[in-house]
Amino acid sequence: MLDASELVKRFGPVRALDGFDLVVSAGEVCGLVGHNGAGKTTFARIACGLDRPDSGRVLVAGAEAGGWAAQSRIGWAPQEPALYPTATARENLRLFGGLAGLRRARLRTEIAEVAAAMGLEGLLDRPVGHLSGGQQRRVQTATALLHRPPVLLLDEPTVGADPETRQALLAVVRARALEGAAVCYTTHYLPELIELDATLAVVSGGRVIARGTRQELLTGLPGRAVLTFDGPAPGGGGAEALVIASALPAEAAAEVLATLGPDARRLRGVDITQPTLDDLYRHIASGELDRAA
Ligand SMILES: Nc1ncnc2c1ncn2[C@@H]1O[C@H](COP(=O)(O)OP(=O)(O)OP(=O)(O)O)[C@@H](O)[C@H]1O
Repeated sequence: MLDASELVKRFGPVRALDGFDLVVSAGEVCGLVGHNGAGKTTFARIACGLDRPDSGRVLVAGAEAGGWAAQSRIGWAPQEPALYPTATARENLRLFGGLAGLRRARLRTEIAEVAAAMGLEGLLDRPVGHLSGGQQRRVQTATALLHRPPVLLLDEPTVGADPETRQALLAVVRARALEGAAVCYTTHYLPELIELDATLAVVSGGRVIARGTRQELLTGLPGRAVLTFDGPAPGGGGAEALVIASALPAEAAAEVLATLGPDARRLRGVDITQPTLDDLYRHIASGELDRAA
């Protein structure tokens, strides 16, 4: 659905992309992660047709990036809001929807649906320049979703979002993937990708250096679940806490909880420590991950 191959992009002496390959399938959420300056935004700009690569190509639902067909098949929410500040949120959505080819009743319906899904209803008639940073970001994300494109590129859409908004946004992303969209989701926050059931693509030095499922890439990372009990923990050798070391600690804890039986009544707390993206980068840098892209 989204297919980038051998992308190279230089800015003077900087090789922002240096042999960047990435395929994201229909229905997949791919977490695009990497340090600042790794090349994620440069890739997104090329996929959206805002920049041209020096070499290589991107196909967006079969169409060459940069052309009109590709542009109508992709929705991009950049990091920095790019909206008209004096126009209202609704006017911005009408404009972006119109540019994507939506008209009249369909445009109204899509604006109403996306506004409801993202909790924007109360903000629609306020000038975007009067909205908070988090609210503006939400409007920006809505512009990417409006025309239901088969490919979505979302660049850190939850930055500045309150917990409720964050949950709403993740729900919309999940729903769009279930409907068949290929979603490329940039974040510096690993738990979000776990919630989205995303695959991972780790970008470094302008290329994808590791690509796979969470299971493939996270195995071996430090994470833990601590289950505390009233009295001795089952199988805990007399201690009141059962400590499970796992790269996917929530899943590991759920497995143990399902086997507790009557001991479940003595459970007092579950504390999950998820591995971070920094743990993943260190893991890759140390060469422990043998599955490279
Ligand atoms: N227009 C430009 N002119 C010069 N250098 C640029 C330009 N755009 C990007 N770069 C450089 O290309 C490299 C990749 O930048 P890019 O913005 O793609 O990284 P990123 O992974 O999106 O980073 P972040 O996580 O900070 O958003 C960086 O070294 C950056 O300084």
